[in-house]
Amino acid sequence: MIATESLSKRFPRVTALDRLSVDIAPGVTGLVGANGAGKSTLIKILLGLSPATEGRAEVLGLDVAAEGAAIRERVGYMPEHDCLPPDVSATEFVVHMARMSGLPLTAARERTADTLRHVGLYEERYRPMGGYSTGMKQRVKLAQALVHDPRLVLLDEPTNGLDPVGRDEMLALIRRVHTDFGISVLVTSHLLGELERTCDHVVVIDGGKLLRSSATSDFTRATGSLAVEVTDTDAHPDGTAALRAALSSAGLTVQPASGDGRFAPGGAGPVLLVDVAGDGTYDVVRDAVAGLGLGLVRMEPRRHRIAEVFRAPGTPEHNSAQKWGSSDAD
Ligand SMILES: Nc1ncnc2c1ncn2[C@@H]1O[C@H](COP(=O)(O)OP(=O)(O)OP(=O)(O)O)[C@@H](O)[C@H]1O
Repeated sequence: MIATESLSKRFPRVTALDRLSVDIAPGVTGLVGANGAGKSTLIKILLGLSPATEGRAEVLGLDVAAEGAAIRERVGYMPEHDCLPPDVSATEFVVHMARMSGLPLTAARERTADTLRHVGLYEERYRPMGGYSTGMKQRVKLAQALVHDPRLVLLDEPTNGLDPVGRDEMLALIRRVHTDFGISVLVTSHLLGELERTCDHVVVIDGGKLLRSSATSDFTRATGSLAVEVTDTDAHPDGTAALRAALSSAGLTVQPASGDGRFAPGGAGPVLLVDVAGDGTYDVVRDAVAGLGLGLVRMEPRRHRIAEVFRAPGTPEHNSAQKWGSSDAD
């Protein structure tokens, strides 16, 4: 879908992209990097809107330097910043964008209605956009990127400004763009963790350089421990502590973890991490839970989180992860 070769972009005071070579296959790909890493610059070059200083890039087999217009016919773009005219309605705006992409009026109206419904805008689509919430504006920006039925969409920070619920809804919507319509997606974020449920592949850049490009499953491989969560009972008001004691006396190694299954050395969260010593470990846990009369909420192989890969001290990933901030790591 996208291939760059030693792509550089230098501004007078800063190198925004530094010899970036990366191949991006069809599917949903996350482009992750701290603020200023070069994500928006890369998107503008891929759309043929900004020339590279050096190197080359292709989108859908088209050269960005020579075939920008053809790329923009086939690719949808959702810009990062608020760019919607406040006085027009979502319907008027998206019809206009569809017409600009070359659709006849009737087709533009039909596609607009379908696309706005798909992104979850209904009656409010007839109201001026100046009164929309951030979430509604992000949906309109997504709709205008999809309305001409592109093969690929480039989404620049689509979750910016959204609360956690709005963020999850937007990420689910992005996933559906691919599963429902077969459109490939390149989505940027400065939050490492948020893309792991949405993307098949993650490309991480830092200071304009490629840090890592891997399948999401490579980042989130199984860890060799089980995450176990149980309910409390009258007999065992702290069911987790009771189970921990029982598993330790059965010879298993148990660590406390925080609620989302991540290891938290100092914490005594509701999730226990049990080292898997073999298939028998599952039986020991099951028998211990049953023996104590607790309810088993979950018992599942624990997987790495993307952010953890970047927290391992001494790795280049760790050094760059310092810029990501703690909200993302949680
Ligand atoms: N037109 C420009 N002139 C000068 N410097 C620029 C220009 N555009 C971007 N830069 C610089 O290039 C670097 C990369 O910017 P870019 O916008 O691509 O980053 P980003 O990863 O998208 O981050 P953000 O999400 O904060 O925009 C930054 O240091 C930025 O200040």
